Amino acid sequence: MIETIELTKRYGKFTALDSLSLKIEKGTVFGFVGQNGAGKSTTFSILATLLAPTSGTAFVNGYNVQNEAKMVRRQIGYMPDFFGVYDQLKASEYLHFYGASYGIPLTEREKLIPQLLDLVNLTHKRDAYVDLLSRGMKQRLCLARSLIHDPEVLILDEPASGLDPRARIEMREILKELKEMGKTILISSHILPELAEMCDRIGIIDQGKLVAEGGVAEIQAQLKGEKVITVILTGRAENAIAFFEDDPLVARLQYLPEQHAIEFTFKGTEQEQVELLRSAINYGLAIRSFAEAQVDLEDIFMEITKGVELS
Ligand SMILES: Nc1ncnc2c1ncn2[C@@H]1O[C@H](COP(=O)(O)OP(=O)(O)OP(=O)(O)O)[C@@H](O)[C@H]1O
Repeated sequence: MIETIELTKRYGKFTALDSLSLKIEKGTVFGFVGQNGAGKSTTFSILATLLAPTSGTAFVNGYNVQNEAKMVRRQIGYMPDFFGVYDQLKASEYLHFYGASYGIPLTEREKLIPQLLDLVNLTHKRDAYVDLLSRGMKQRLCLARSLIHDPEVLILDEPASGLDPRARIEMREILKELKEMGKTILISSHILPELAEMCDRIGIIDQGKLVAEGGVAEIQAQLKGEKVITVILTGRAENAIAFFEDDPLVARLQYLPEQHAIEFTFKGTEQEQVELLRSAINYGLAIRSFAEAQVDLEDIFMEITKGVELS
């Protein structure tokens, strides 16, 4: 389980991370999405105990990232966005090197490393020099490296960046296997649809702030252009609720008693929205206001999903 409470990081006067509060339950694959510079790597570096927050706290499996860094490191496997590889080593030697640095004895490593290479589909590259591997293979080797001490939590900073579609699919399959093993996975990307395919929940970060968080379906519904419409009534609510609920383009209708209003998502076009209002009035409903709620996230979503078809 990962929890951040009002996590803040300032570089001089610049706030890179602004009061981030987030709870990720065990076994969840959580996607962290944001444009370049949104604060994703900063968050991950703090969780990986490599960077101290300016204020706020974070916990990994109940251990505080600042006071209990050693315990946190045991819980996590971290794959940074930029990683150095040791060119003069073969793939299996590379994993031995990291295994040894975690204090794993040779006999154990000899059993473990073939399993890890198998998991990341690199068995056939066991004796290949790391610098001769393709980018996708290097990424997978780094993933194997981050798994060497069998961590419960994986923190993967843009693991699919720079990969071709095929390599991305391979990465996705590996992540699926890791999820099945019960790992909690925190993964970042600046491409939302790419994450939507492999995550249970998504958090969207913009200029250091968490601007949306929810299940993939919830977030995608917003992306697919569903609008939220608020209707303020003067007459009886029951009639209006029944009328709007009957419309097939209306979903998730809610009555807001304080405002004597109803709110719902609407999947129709602008023209269909005009028709809805017209027929509501013809039906005799007393409507004081019929308005589309402001969706602040839209611009951010547009930017994040730029040029990418949503499924
Ligand atoms: N050491 C530093 N000193 C000053 N500013 C920094 C430092 N590290 C990061 N920043 C700034 O903090 C902001 C957040 O950076 P961060 O690397 O967390 O973003 P990101 O969401 O991971 O972006 P990317 O997708 O490009 O990796 C950026 O504006 C960045 O320029």
